[in-house]
Amino acid sequence: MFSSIQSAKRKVITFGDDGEQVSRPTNTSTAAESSSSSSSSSSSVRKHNDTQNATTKPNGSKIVPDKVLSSSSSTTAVSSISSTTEETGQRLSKKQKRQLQHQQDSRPKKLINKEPTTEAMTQKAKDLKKHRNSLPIFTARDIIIKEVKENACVVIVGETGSGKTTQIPQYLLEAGLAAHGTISVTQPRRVAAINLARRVAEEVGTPLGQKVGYSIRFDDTSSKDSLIKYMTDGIMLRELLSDRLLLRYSVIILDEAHERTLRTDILFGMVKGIQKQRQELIDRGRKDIQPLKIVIMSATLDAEKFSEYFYGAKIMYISGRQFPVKILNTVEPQSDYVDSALVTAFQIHQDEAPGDILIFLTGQEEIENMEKLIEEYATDLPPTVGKLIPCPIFAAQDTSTQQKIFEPAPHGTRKVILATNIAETSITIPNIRYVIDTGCHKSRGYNAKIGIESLLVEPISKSSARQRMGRAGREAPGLCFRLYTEDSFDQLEEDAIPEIKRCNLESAILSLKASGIDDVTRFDFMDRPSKSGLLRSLEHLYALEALDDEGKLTEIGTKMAAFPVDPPYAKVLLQSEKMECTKEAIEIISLLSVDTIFSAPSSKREEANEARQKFTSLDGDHLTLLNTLRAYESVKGDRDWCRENFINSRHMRHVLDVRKQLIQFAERSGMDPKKTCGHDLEIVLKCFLAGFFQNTALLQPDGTYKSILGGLTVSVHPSSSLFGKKREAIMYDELVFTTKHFVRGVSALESNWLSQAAPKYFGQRHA
Ligand SMILES: Nc1ncnc2c1ncn2[C@@H]1O[C@H](COP(=O)(O)OP(=O)(O)OP(=O)(O)O)[C@@H](O)[C@H]1O
Repeated sequence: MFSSIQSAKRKVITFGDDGEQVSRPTNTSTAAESSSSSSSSSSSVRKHNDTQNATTKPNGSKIVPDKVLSSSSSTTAVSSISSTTEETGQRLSKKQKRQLQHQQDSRPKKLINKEPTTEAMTQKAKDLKKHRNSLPIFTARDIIIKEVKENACVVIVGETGSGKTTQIPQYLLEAGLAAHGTISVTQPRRVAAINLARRVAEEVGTPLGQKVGYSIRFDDTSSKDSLIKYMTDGIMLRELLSDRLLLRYSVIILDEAHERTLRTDILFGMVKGIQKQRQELIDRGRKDIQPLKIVIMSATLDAEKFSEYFYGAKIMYISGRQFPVKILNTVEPQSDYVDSALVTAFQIHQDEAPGDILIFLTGQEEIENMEKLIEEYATDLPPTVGKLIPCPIFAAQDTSTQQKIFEPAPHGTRKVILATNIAETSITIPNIRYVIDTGCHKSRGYNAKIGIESLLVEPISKSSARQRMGRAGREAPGLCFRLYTEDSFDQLEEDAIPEIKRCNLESAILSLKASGIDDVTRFDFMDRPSKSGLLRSLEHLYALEALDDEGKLTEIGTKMAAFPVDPPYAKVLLQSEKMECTKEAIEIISLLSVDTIFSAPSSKREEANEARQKFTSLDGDHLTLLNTLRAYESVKGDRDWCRENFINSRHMRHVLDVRKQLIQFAERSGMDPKKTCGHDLEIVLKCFLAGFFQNTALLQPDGTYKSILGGLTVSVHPSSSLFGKKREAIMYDELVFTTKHFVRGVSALESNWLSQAAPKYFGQRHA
């Protein structure tokens, strides 16, 4: 940590600009990046946009709107903004700066504001309307409506910030396409679903939850009256269980399709099939059924491939971004991107015009370390420079913590958002003018042969880089600092490998089976998963008793599919009813829903370890977590106690939230969430074994552990309470390859428990 600070103090990162070296913060260049920006610009994104427009022109069979947007409207938008750039740039007078700060102060302090006055509302409505009409997509409004009305499937490719996600659902609503059902817009991430719904509700002019709502796991603000509903892809898959033909929807918009998440890929095949089924029923004279429209959207996708998959769907290209973003690549490759990101953030803070910063990092630990580094280093800033306030966001946070990134920074300060790729697509974070792209992300992989997941830091794709850049130009012109060279950008893959080809498929298969697709091998996948991946997942579901000998969904499987957790956890919850430990099972699953409930700052690691001893169970992590929760509740979550005991109170609150949701879910499923095994906690471990019997390893004579599945030598992660301890058998929550095969969330077992927990599985293996 220290070396980073030291280097942050002395280092300057040099960024190149069209071959010319520019040491930020000289900020001398004026060329702006955007398909609609000045012709002098020639960076990679500009080149990309130009190339895209030139090479993706329609072939005879596909339609491109006769009007490819970008021309007059976006040029107008960009030129009017150029003057804004001047106003907010370095040439600001003191008075202008004061005015600007005042404007920033007057931004809403909270996401949910007090009721505005009628006059203010009218003005706000006017401003929003003006904003809507200034978006590049506005000039394509009529043709978009026409194409969607005339075609069953439409693929829309439009630049980041052109207005796809907020505007297209509204255009379709205005055109009457919600007359026979809701317009749904799926998103891969819940933070995007929430904030898009908030924004669009504001634009439509009704409170959230009325005409416009959202639905994410454990939180549904939509109502029967909602005409536009933003939802995660997972929720849409869950809705399929109770509405096989998705009859409540008239249009399904699959947004950010380029991300190719496992769930979105399953949805592609499902909605395609549903559209066909609905049409067949209509053709047979069913008057109560309406056709389903499908719209596929993204800023960066292989439109031809999607069109082919969706029966030769119409393709529309919408070019033009509202504001230009200038890209600056480093001149030299950076050996330590975290250090470089830190240096760049402080360079921007000290030398650039007002505006918040968004840094893309790879994971929670890296983000939390960066947060501390920024806090520490910021104390050395000269008094004339305002504060730099770090603001983390990653998937394991609770929803309300994630919303903090949307709150304005206090007067005279600058916010620096530290995000994983959760902030990469769809969202508009107010006041972001600077993006720092480390060029890396954590990518989940799955080795089906040995059933092992890996989580490795890898280079992003070009698509991701463009999406990241797009976060900077949403409210004003922006700058994107790429911490890699232009050559490195050129060498990136165009798109990431679809998750379906590299992830564990169990929950996807369970969803398919529960939606009535028995033979998953014949499902209409856009990209087929590997045979070995499918087989391994089917085998595991069979071992979990979710499938019968013929591969059909069992009663247990049907119940498991309804639980909002992955199949092994769902099995634990079902088993807990029989073993009378539902309370403890729910608590431990909630505790495992965050990365860790402990905080261990590197400077106080020994103290933190000592504090943790108080809660440590000899049986391992599951019961250690439970002990910690009990202790936390006995002091009613006292923050000082948390600090003294190195407990992350933010994560603890998230755990309580998940517990509450799981209790409600269990109640709705007819279970008794209060059933407890009292002090006989061995029962809880046996219960977990019912879901995790494949995640087990046996101690070897040489003192190492060998996994029962795949026979791999595995190491207990240093964060585990069983680190360095020898037990005859262990069960673990996850096995991840990073530098070696580590197991995390580890508890001790007696080896004879194994055959009791899964007689089918162990009986077969030892036969
Ligand atoms: N929550 C918000 N607050 C303020 N402005 C917003 C908000 N959401 C959207 N906007 C404005 O509307 C513009 C269009 O946003 P929209 O999400 O529709 O674009 P998009 O084309 O879907 O982009 P992307 O491909 O990045 O998702 C943004 O650039 C921004 O100016």
